[in-house]
Amino acid sequence: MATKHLFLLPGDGIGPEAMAEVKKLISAMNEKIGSGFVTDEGLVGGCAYDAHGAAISDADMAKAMAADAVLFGAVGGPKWDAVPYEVRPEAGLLRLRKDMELFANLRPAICYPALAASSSLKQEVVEGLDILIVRELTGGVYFGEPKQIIDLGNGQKRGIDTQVYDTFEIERISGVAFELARTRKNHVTSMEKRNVMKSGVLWNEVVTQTHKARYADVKLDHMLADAGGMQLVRWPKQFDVIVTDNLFGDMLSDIAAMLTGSIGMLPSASLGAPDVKTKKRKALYEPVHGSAPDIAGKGIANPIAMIASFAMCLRYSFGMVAEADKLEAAIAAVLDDGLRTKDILSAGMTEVGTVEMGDAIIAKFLG
Ligand SMILES: NC(=O)c1ccc[n+]([C@@H]2O[C@H](COP(=O)([O-])OP(=O)(O)OC[C@H]3O[C@@H](n4cnc5c(N)ncnc54)[C@H](O)[C@@H]3O)[C@@H](O)[C@H]2O)c1
Ligand SMILES: CC(C)[C@H](C(=O)O)[C@@H](O)C(=O)O
Ligand SMILES: [Mg+2]
Repeated sequence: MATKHLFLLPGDGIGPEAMAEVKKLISAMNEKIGSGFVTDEGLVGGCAYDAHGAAISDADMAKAMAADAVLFGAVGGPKWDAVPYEVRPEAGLLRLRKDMELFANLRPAICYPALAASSSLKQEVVEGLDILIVRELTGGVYFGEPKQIIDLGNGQKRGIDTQVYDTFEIERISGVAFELARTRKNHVTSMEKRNVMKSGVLWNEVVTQTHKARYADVKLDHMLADAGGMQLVRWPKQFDVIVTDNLFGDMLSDIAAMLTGSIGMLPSASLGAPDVKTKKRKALYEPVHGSAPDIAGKGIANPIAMIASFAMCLRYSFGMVAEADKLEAAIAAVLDDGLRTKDILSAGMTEVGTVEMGDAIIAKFLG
């Protein structure tokens, strides 16, 4: 099998704990089924700041750009609360997304049957849930200029962030959403706030035009993003694919995470455009959760979001669809066996730590 270059960025807090389980899985796949993964590892976030004074070094950025895929853990934590804004841990992740042009962030929210009773919502609301949030990841208020704090000179300051979207950005992200919908239930819901934002008016217009021109076979609905948040907890099964901007996507995916039982369950893939010649996409895979400083170092973090992010990597970067399916099935099987990390624990189930959960999934996957 051809060599597959993975660049690992475990990051801070529970990032390295969750990544350790994926590293074991990668070694096992190389050993048992000759998967041909070659890994290299770098620093991102607070640990990179401690080592280099930057949230990611230029050398590690170059490695990320050259890899077939990047696996990312999590960044941030109270230790770095006071570092300058430009080099805060989160800046490393934002640089990776922007410089690698990872404009399409796929955040699936699936409620595994075994967890239907452990969501904070009623079982009938989440049972069988399978939705996909497609979040625009390189534009909007995250990157728009100006972005600054101005001293007004009268004892007041003004904080400014700018929401900006150009036609091509909305066209390409809605294209991704429509294409993916065709492989699912053929239904896209676009969320913006056209009632208060000019960028929302343009978003709505461009999604509508893209639909009419290229994807008229897909069912398209529009929803105001605040109402979308409400509908996600009222009756999430009305959705198939949700396409939305960077900030709304960030918030709506955290809401969706709780439908699955825990934020420790939600994986994601951040993809660039296919290269014209090689057709290969730059890609980074990361759990939706953060560095969870409150539980870091305790060995209790749920590694499933990280492991499921690796399953997305197998599927989208290496076309290893059978292996991805098998890994997702292994996660479901371990949950069916009653194994639970603390965040998804319910009565009668067996509590396990990060390492035991990882081991059990790997054993099922290889078994
Ligand atoms: N992609 C990323 O690296 C990323 C994403 C979100 C937040 N962050 C950063 O992480 C830091 C903490 O942010 P936060 O507390 O708002 O969000 P968080 O996701 O780190 O934690 C929120 C809550 O969920 C729990 N949790 C998260 N992941 C879990 C897991 N795998 N297993 C069990 N419980 C889990 C945490 O213990 C915490 O109670 C901040 O610095 C933030 O900027 C980073
Ligand atoms: C850590 C932060 C920059 C990031 C974001 O806001 O995009 C995170 O919340 C996420 O959801 O990936
Ligand atoms: Mg977030």
